[in-house]
Amino acid sequence: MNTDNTETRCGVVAVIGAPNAGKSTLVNALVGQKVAITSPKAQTTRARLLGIALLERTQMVLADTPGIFAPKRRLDRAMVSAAWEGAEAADAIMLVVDSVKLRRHELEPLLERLAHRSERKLLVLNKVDAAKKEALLVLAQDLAAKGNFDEIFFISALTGDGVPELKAQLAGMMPEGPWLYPEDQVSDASERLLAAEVTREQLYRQLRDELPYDSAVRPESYVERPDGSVEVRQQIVVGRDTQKAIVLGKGGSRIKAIGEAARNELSELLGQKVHLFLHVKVEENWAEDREFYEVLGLDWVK
Ligand SMILES: Nc1nc2c(ncn2[C@@H]2O[C@H](COP(=O)(O)OP(=O)(O)OP(=O)(O)O)[C@@H](O)[C@H]2O)c(=O)[nH]1
Repeated sequence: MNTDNTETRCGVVAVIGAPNAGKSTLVNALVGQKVAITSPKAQTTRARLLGIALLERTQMVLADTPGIFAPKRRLDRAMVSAAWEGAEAADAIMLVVDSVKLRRHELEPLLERLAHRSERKLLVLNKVDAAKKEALLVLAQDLAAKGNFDEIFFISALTGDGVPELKAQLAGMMPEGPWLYPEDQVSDASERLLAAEVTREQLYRQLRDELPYDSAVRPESYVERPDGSVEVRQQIVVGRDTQKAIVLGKGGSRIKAIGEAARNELSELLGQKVHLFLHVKVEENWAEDREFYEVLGLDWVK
């Protein structure tokens, strides 16, 4: 914890944007290590994870909100509501935009809602590594005219280009006050939840389009063993038997590969040896199951 007498700053930054804009990648880049999962498939961020970034005497609590899009299913509505809740108590709101694939129909409503917010607002044009310069300038002008932003940044969350400048600017926007979290804490997600996120990321990575969205990872137990290793048990929940077969693969080969990759990654993240046990469970209407929302860190929305 910060103990000397120099003035500290601390504040909350809400990170919003259309699905796949690169919010999680940016949060990880600002924090300096992996706290939120990323994937090429849209809408992977379900639980609301916080990243905590430090710059000298300033602590920035980043609300990594789920991608905001037009909600249909109950689960989706809960995600959207969690995203706006993240923006409720913020000292700054950061709108992250994919400057290559704009997703205008998802961006426009965000711009409209943002126009009525009184917080400091930053427009962050991401993925500049893959965008054309001339197009970027036109885009920036177009969005700036609509959003009344305090600052505009051109960055690549992937390469890190522009991220230090953005971080310094954000730090300057945070109010004076004591830090909310200890210096070594980078996320408020419990390790149990982080472990489930890591498995879910592997599930998406390895099965891509074979597996529909109605699958999830439910943490069952997380136990530290006396030898310093950790035993993690999780359920992979799917909606149908056919999906279970996909997750298992021939002779269990798929789930073995998923488990190995997740275990290696988790063990690196935690700096501990990990024993990971996965079970696949078929639950027809899991997406309507209230208890599940609580496990995912989401509120139940009717
Ligand atoms: N080329 C390029 N790709 C990027 C950049 N930032 C993120 N990506 C990629 O964009 C994809 C989506 O990134 P995420 O960070 O998961 O996006 P997100 O906004 O958190 O997505 P949701 O969880 O759907 O809300 C991933 O494949 C990233 O590797 C960037 O600066 N440049």
